[in-house]
Amino acid sequence: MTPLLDVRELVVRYGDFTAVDRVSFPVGAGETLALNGPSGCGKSSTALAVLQLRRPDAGEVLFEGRELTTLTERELRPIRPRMQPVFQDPYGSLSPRHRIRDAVAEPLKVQGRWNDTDGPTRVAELLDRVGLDPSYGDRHPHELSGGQCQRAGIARALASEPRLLVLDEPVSALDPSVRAGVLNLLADLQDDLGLGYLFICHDRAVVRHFADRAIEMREGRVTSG
Ligand SMILES: Nc1ncnc2c1ncn2[C@@H]1O[C@H](COP(=O)(O)OP(=O)(O)OP(=O)(O)O)[C@@H](O)[C@H]1O
Repeated sequence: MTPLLDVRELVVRYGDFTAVDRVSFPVGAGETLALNGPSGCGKSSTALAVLQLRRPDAGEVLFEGRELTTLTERELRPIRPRMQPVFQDPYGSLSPRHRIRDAVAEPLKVQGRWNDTDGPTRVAELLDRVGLDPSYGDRHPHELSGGQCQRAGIARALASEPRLLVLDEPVSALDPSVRAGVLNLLADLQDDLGLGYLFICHDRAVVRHFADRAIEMREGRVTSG
């Protein structure tokens, strides 16, 4: 069966420096693949290249069987909603000026899936789905805790109806007491929706607990997995 995501011989360079050196891995639907390794080994560069937020210098990224690296921005536009990032800084992915409700509604509006009758209900459902009372929609990001804000960011990602989440250290900035709650939420969402996760994490204990498979990177290369 075709994997949801198939990364082949991915290369990312910054000038003469090769940050990601021929990295390959598949991620299946409903599967969590962890990318583990020390700071600076190329995990985030891999994530950005998978998402085509930084175009790779070589290699292929097949998503739902389609090779993305050769597509134009215009061709990528309908594909982008299906692969959503969740970053480490829960506040960074939400505009400080917008209410949570508007942040979650934005993808629906941008993708032409908003109408004034069903839209607000959908936003409330998404907030509820991530364990936030829909009344939190009235708040701004700074009025939420880090864990609540990360949940709101996940609700916003889900609004796009993704198949793949690229989770770049999604719980590393959170208080240890709320990490398990966010990881449990991600596990539930995966069970319910069959999402594939590329899960970037430097913490081996979290990787062991959360991931189906893990690959280890060092200095841009995959060293095990
Ligand atoms: N925009 C950039 N320009 C130049 N070098 C970069 C850039 N982004 C990353 N690097 C370098 O590429 C290497 C890989 O960085 P990357 O952020 O991908 O690693 P990482 O494993 O995600 O690290 P961390 O866990 O600290 O985020 C590092 O040596 C980093 O300094």
